[in-house]
Amino acid sequence: MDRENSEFVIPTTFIESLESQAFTDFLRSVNEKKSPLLSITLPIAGIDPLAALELNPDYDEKFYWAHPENSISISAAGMVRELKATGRNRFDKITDQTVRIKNEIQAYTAIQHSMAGPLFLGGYSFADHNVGQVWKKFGAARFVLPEWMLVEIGNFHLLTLALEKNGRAADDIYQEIISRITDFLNLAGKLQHTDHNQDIQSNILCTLQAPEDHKKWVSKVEKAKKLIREEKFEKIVLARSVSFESKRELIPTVLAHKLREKYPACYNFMIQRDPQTSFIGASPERLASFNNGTFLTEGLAGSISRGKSAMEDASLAHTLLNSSKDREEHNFVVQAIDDNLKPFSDSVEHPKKPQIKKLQNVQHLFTPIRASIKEGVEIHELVEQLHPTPAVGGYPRDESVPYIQEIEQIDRGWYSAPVGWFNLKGSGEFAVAIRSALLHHNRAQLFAGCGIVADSDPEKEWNETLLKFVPLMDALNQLNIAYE
Ligand SMILES: C=C(O[C@@H]1C=C(C(=O)O)C=C[C@H]1O)C(=O)O
Repeated sequence: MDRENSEFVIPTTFIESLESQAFTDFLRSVNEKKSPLLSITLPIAGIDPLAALELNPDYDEKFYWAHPENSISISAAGMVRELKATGRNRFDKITDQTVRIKNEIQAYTAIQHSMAGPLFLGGYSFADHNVGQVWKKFGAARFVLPEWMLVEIGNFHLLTLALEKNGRAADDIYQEIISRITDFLNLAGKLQHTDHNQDIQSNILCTLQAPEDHKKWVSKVEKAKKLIREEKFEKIVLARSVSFESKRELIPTVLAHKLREKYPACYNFMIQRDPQTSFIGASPERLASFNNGTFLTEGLAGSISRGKSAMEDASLAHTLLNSSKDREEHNFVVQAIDDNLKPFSDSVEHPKKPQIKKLQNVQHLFTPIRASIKEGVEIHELVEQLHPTPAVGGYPRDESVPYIQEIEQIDRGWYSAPVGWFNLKGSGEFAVAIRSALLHHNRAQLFAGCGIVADSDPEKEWNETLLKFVPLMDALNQLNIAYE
């Protein structure tokens, strides 16, 4: 995303923006236009978007998105409008609803910036329908236009408010805007009175994993390998889940804070549906970044542990780069992305050989991919083309993916699906929701999967899932250790 203007914004700019002729003219036009919604974007003095969420506890819907290394974070709360769809055409339905809602919003942005203006936050489920009892709350495609949203890009902070006109006079609307902005300005003051010894202990009790889970896993991998030998498909990604219980309700923002500290190179996300139900994760995998016709995605598949010394770490990376099994697993992903993007692109570019992406817990084979997209192609169309890539689905897609549910026997819900945001100018960013957990009351259900190819070893794949549980397990455990 662009990082324009960052140095030039001073905290008083928002007051100047409110007193500006442009804003006065905008307010005057409010009653002339039929659109029922207003969106106002102003630069605002800096506050950590995640802290702003914690300081605003009284919302059902909350959203957090942060990629610390890319210097972007977004928090949002409340719901003014919701875009929802289910079924095979869910991606097109979201595009259609976006076109419609565009005509309902009259937007004012005090500053020209690619992140100014309303954003829609949410994502898709892995499958076309979402059936599980808790997952159902998230739907098969769901994006929210929030009441307020804070975007932090470098040192630059934007506040976007969405409000209903409800046939009110400009004066009335102006009063509401001022009072809502004042609430935000007061947040920094509230921080000074925050209790530093907050009791956020979670007391994780146990995993609900049974010993026979390992046996079941081995037989699932063997089943997949048999299907590969029978040439039904060449690769399939199998996932498993473990659940943890805590003595108390889990606090998603506390987990999000732990994750972003440890995984600054990841997309840290939190989608809270109601105070008892959230989906959270720290994903290393970009599915889509789309801005001005440039589309960025990546192949990320093939995994190995981190070394305890520099030498061991480098040696493991070397082993991974030279493993024909992992290179095969990885190439399926790059090949599929290439094939699926080509019809929509003027060019698709990527290095011929994979590189290594190192995370705290694991290292992966990684190929960055850049495409120049043809005029008129929508971001959801591209997400639909890519999802699921063989990094979380299988290869060939149509032959392998139908077997996933049958073999796995778990409800993936939004795990390994696209989560992120998009705006009304055609830009957006989506991660693949891996290294993630569904939080419901005092229970966390963690997910992890790995690609199975002809010569996969079930034991090694089991250990790989253990590595992939680490981010969420650590975040849950740290709560325990830090406050016990
Ligand atoms: C499926 C997951 O990860 C994916 C599978 C990988 C693999 O099989 O090596 C590596 C990265 C991810 O694309 C997961 O973390 O749950």
